[in-house]
Amino acid sequence: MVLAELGGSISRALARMSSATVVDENVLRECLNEIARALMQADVRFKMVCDLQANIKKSVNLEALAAGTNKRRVIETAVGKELCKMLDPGKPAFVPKKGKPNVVMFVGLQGSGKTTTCTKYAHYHQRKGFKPSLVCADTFRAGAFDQLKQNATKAKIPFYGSYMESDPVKIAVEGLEKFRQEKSDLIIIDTSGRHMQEAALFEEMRQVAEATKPDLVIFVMDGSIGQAAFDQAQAFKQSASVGAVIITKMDGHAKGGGALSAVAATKSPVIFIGTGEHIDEFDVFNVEPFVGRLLGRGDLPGLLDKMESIVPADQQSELVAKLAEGAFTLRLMSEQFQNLLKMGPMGQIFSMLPGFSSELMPKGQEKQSKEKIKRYMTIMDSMTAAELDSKNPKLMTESRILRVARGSGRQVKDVTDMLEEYKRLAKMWSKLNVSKLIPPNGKMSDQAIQKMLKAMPPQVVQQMGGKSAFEALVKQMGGKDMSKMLAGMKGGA
Ligand SMILES: Nc1nc2c(ncn2[C@@H]2O[C@H](COP(=O)(O)OP(=O)(O)OP(=O)(O)O)[C@@H](O)[C@H]2O)c(=O)[nH]1
Repeated sequence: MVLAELGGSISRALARMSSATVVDENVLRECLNEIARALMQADVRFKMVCDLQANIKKSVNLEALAAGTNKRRVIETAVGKELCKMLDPGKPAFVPKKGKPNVVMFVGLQGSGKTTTCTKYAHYHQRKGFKPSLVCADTFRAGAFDQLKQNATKAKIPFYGSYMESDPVKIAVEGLEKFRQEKSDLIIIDTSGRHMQEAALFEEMRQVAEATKPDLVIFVMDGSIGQAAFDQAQAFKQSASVGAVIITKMDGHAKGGGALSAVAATKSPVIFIGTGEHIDEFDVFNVEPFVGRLLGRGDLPGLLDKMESIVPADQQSELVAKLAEGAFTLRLMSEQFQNLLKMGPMGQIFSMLPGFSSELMPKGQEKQSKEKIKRYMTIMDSMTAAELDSKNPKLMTESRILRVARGSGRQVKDVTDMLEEYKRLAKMWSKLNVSKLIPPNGKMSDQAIQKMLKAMPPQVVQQMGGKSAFEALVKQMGGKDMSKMLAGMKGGA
């Protein structure tokens, strides 16, 4: 994710400044220039970058600062504030309320990910207890209704559309009527996406909006479109009263700068980002944690929430209890691997840790680690229940290894590699003595932190920024429950 590189460049510029013996106007200018370059490389508009620079210069008066003031902190805060200002238009987006017939209309260019995002949005609200429904008012693209139908059926969301009717306004009104009668409290209307030059697209959009009177119009934008984002967003804003933005494809090569432009052009907040093709790959967007990550401050609450959504609270204590018994089995390792895969890109996780950047994850290593985990999991699929639950490493004799290799279609070396990894992890967990390490309130003592550090493989500690960075991280977790952290982040493959 290029956005992570932007975060890396900004935090590097700030770090370089703090290593200067005296922070004067020159050092500040140098630092701001570096940040400006990074923002422009991330496709943020030139004008916005200039404004940001000017505003920071105006708000930081180095000479007027009292002696002893931490100048770096003052500058960092000013940079953070300005970035937040760029992303926060100052008025929140409309939030659907349960029990009322909320109508939300989606607009965007062809291929921006609109149809996929409609279903993600419906699914997100369905999980929050809403009764969503989908209306396909895209009569322009032949396969649009089939695509929506397929997505909606998979997610068990009622839908409406027509193969015969060519008037999108008529379909939208019919769909609205039908779902109002069925007491749907979130009626989502998908409209046609075409090229920006087509006046017909904007006229059609205006007519659908006029006929359905949506509570919210969401503009869906492909995160990788770069500098064109501003004009695109503005064109939509002029024809429909866009009230919120969703940026898609942030998992790919999105530079992220487009998000800032879309906010500026529509004066509407980004409410979600799409991070993949799958229905769950959809994250709520909050300005402060996002900027925090850009500045290398991390997003611990976000990280803990993410872990909690992957390993539910009841399973966390179960897992920790099993580890406390000293029963690290292959089955437990397989569960951990599943959790790791569900967490998404490791680089993204790193950027949520204070002081870390996703650049810590060497390029290519992410893919390699994932492939290795998947390979190990296929091997474990060919093992018997007794083998998976055994605490005796000697159980895996040569003939068993041969059988598992044959069954999983892998080489014997792959099986022995997997067993070596298991032994390494089992040794690490037995050294940790989990029951003493994590007291019932989840807070770790200094002594426990040292113990954990000793048990961790040196290369993992190094990858996390070294011993002191790890200590600082655990301290910053403060009152946060470390058992959540452990339940999600074991392995280290
Ligand atoms: N990687 C990735 N792909 C996405 C994301 N959102 C959508 N896509 C993919 O982008 C492609 C286009 O998505 P659609 O939902 O068909 O786009 P659309 O805007 O409805 O297209 P039209 O109906 O032609 O206007 C599909 O292959 C989606 O799977 C995302 O967040 N990440």
